[in-house]
Amino acid sequence: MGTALVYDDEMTKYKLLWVDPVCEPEVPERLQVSHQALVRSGLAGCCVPVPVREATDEEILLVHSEEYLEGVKKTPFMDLEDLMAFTQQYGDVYFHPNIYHCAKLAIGATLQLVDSVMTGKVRNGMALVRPPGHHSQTSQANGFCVFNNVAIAAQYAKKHHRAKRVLIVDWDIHHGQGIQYCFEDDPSVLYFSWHRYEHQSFWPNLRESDFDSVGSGKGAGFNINVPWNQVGMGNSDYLAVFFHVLLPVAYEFGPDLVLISAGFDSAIGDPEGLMCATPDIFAHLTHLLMNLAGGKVCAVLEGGYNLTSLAQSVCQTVQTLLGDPPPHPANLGGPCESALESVHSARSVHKKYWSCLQHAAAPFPEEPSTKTCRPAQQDGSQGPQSNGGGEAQKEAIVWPEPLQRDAPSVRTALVLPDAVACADGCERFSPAEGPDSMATAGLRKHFLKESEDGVNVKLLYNITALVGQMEKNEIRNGLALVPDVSMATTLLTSTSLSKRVLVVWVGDGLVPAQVLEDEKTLVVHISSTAPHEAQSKYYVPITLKQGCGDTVGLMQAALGLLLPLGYQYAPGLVLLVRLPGCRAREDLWLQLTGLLQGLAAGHTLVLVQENETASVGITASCLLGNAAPSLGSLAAPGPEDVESFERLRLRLQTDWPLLQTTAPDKR
Ligand SMILES: CC(O)(O)NCCCCN
Ligand SMILES: [Zn+2]
Repeated sequence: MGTALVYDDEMTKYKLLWVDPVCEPEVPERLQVSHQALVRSGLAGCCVPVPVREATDEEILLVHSEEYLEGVKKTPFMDLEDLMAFTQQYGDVYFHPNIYHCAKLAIGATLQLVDSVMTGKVRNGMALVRPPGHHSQTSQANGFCVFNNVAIAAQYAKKHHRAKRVLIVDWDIHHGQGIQYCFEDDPSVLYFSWHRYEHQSFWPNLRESDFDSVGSGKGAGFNINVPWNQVGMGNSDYLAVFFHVLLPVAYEFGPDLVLISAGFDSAIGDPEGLMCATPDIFAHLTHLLMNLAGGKVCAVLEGGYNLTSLAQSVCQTVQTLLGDPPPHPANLGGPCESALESVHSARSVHKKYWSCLQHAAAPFPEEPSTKTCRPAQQDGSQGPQSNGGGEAQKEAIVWPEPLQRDAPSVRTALVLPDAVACADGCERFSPAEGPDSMATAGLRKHFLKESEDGVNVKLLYNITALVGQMEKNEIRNGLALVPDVSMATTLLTSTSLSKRVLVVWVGDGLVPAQVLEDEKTLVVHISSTAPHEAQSKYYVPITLKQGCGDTVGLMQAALGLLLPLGYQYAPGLVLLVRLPGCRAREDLWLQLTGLLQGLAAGHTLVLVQENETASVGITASCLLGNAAPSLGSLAAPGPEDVESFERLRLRLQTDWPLLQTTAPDKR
């Protein structure tokens, strides 16, 4: 299934007609450079083009009032003076004779995208629209927004597509208060927003943008605000919020549609956000959402005012929606202290609403850290230089161009015993030449008993050849059915050329000593008992009392422990090993397979005991990029499991700072 791209250059045909410094950044070029970048990179050509349409009055009235709509309807016939007067009644927004038309197209584009995704015409997609929407409210325009595109889309999906639970992820750097107000008491729409706040000193300066606005009445718990109280937030800060706030709750919520208020003013270089996160981070944020709701993800443009980082971020997002391999995560440090306070605050106010957070640390009295994490130019670009004239001259903020993300010619290769049929869409791996005598001797000497027949030699040779081709980016990922997953893992870690190999060892069974001792491997062992004395930072035993059959425990461990470790480790290869007798539920196994593909540029090799042929087809389909089926809403993880997770976090978070969920001096 494809990725929709909804765009029409009619939406570039309005602009600011008078002087208003606040509204200056919202220019038509924002849409032009974004679309042009998608065309020039070839990404637009890979998408399914979906035409825009005008929203109907009825659709606008899903969120807005009649009197507001009647007022906006008059703007096309207003002269400059009347337009300015009409604009005066609202904040930080401007009107234009053509903006009503464009605002209807922005809604229509968004609803076309929702239709395409909800009817299964495409898997996911992006709507490039302006004017943006998330600040507009029932009866008012605000913050460059006229109608609330994403709020209308959520109501529309509930009404026309029987969506039961809609997740809205608002990664724009401003708080989408319009969306928050719309769903304040609605438990069927979970609204998540992070936003520059600086203790209410940043626009729109609302008390209700702080983390303690959790929704009201039946909607309590379904509004999550993560305020950034300092500028300069970077990739690690964003990922920490996804791993420790958004994703655990999103998986517990179990949405059947994900809407992204995709504002890119949260990217580096943006004059509004002053953040440091680089455009490639949006590839990872998108990927981390793509296994929710069975992959039904609709990204809708909101803000983004640095034309360079906007275009790059839009491309990173669309390229991930298309299923291209993710970029290697940029050298991730740990989240800064202020970010950790925000993470801690959000987790503690929501622990009473979400069982995945029930063991989050209790709220601490709010004395914000005064230590600045990093100046806004942290990313290594020039800070403000005084030019002798006394005032600090703003140097251009620079960052590296996102790297190419080349998709290997072969996506998924399977190493299977001859008797097992290949899954469709995959390729049965058979290297050009078989093992030569040297290789055979080596394999026999180290890995096979003399008595082994030639079949296993060929099989083992094939999986090392497969990994070799993955590491040369000729093949993206693979699955191998092997007689002995322990021996195969030992062989692959010892022959892999990658500097770092992440081994995800799922099930009850010892990890081979040779793998544990290999200093280029990080082993995350998920099982019902911790078999090894865990001292090394490169061996992480995650124990589940009920074993791997405990879907909730495994999922929450994957989100809060495995993924932060994996992203921080930044491996060149991921081995996902399913031990014999592992009782991980099929849909959970697919979630793991899907999420881990965000690492190592997608170089994941799944190793399964050869008698477990049942999982070949579905695992292969997930490796081919099909979204893992939704787990539905999740119940509570076992308290003793969560206690052991938190003990593990305490032991490891100094070595792996992305595991942190609270600021150091608050523990
Ligand atoms: C869509 C948006 O969130 O980027 N609008 C920002 C408006 C800022 C006004 N000071
Ligand atoms: Zn914004």
